[in-house]
Amino acid sequence: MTLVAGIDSSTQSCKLVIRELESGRLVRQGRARHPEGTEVDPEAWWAALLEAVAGAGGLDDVAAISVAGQQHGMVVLDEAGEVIRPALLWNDTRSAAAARALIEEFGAAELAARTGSVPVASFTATKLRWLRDAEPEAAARVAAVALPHDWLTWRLRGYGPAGRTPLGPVLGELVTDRSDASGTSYWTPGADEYDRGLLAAALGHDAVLPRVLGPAESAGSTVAFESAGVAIPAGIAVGAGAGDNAGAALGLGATEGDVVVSIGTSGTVFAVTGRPSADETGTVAGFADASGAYLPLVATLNAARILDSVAALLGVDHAELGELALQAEPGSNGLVLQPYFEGERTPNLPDATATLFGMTLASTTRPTLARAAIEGLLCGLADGLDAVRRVGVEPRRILLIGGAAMNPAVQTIAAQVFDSPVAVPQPGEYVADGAATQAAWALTGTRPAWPLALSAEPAPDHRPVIREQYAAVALA
Ligand SMILES: Nc1ncnc2c1ncn2[C@@H]1O[C@H](COP(=O)(O)OP(=O)(O)O)[C@@H](O)[C@H]1O
Ligand SMILES: O=C(CO)[C@@H](O)[C@H](O)COP(=O)(O)O
Repeated sequence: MTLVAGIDSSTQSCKLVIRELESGRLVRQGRARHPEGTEVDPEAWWAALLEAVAGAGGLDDVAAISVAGQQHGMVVLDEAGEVIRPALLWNDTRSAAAARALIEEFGAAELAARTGSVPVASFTATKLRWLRDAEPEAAARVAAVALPHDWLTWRLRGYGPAGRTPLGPVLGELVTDRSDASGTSYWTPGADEYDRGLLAAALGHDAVLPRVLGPAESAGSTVAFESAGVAIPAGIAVGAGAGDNAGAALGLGATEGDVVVSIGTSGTVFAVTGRPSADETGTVAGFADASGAYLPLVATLNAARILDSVAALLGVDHAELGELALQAEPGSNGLVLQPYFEGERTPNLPDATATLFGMTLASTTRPTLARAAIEGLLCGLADGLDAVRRVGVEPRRILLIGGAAMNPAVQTIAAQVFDSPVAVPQPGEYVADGAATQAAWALTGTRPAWPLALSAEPAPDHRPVIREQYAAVALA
């Protein structure tokens, strides 16, 4: 039995799945938490990856592995392969002014044409520009720029700081893939090459960038070493890895007509398309996918944590939050939560805060607040669905995934908010599954066709009042 492994190094945790190559059957899995915060030492991701490997019983019998991860994070390395400063994550908004500066310098239309996207604070280039201006000494030391999955792939292959890793700081051995490269704002989808002019404009100078591998390519094989008591065996083929959303599209086997809505730390709406997109308004990011195609995507900063926060406020767990929400009527009796707890990316309001509208004695109850949290979360994503439609995506069904999609109330209310049929795949780690798919592809040269099982298809029950109320407060 040949086994392949996939990793999702996401914002809140690291998840590892080990699957049988032929059937795709889940054999075992592991997970570990990541630290809180929008600025994280990458070593914490490596430690979590090792903990997840140990929790899954090790990699001794695994033939191939690939690492998907949260997109955009800025990992800056010096000549000695040391991380210069903690990574700034996709949800760190301190580079909002840098994003505006780059747009002023180049123009939104030119940036969309050159990179597929108009950058907001999430994008790597804006973080490099922030570094250039706020920490010039650190910026001057930057010899290489990597993304979270690139850096973890490098470490897994034995590269890293001198003295602490078997193969040392060989910066030229950094690799990435098209999907994650397309979230940097210095890579051109279609041409499939880096835009070094934009990198230099952001950072202030050129630097080593990871080599971009194709969907079926292998980065090479692991060498044997041990880190924190966990063994990485020799000879495991390592796939290119991917940005987490592209990983999920691959893991789901999403095809034309499938729009994926993911409710994790971020909320994302995306689809696999044959042609690159370039939305000058900046709403839709024109990413590449992990299969050689494209992935127009809308992302919100606030998603599952909206529910974490409101559940904590109400003193209930996720299941009870859902039960409360379903006690209220669609529209939450006029209560509307605009859930910009961490600022917002779509719409681009990095300094915004959350607001509760429509509070009356009658509307302010525990059930209406629980429902308003879910409705507010989903309305932001429904706006995202409209935006991907505007770049030519025609949804036939919505595949609802991510931690919060497991909540039955989220599923029921999704069928009331979205005007397309909703299907909920079986609870699973679809990003890690996408990485395992890549591992299998790199090992055999053929993309595996593992089956996708659905766990729910809530009956369509479109209730326009929910989005009408939400749209009205956006204008308020
Ligand atoms: N049943 C549930 N209802 C609502 N939210 C949930 C539920 N289960 C998990 N979550 C939330 O989902 C989030 C984790 O989802 P996940 O997709 O793993 O995120 P990420 O990949 O961004 O780390 C957490 O914020 C967690 O509290
Ligand atoms: O910034 C984006 C997409 O552009 C986010 O989707 C990140 O990729 C983080 O994802 P999660 O940790 O929420 O899965």
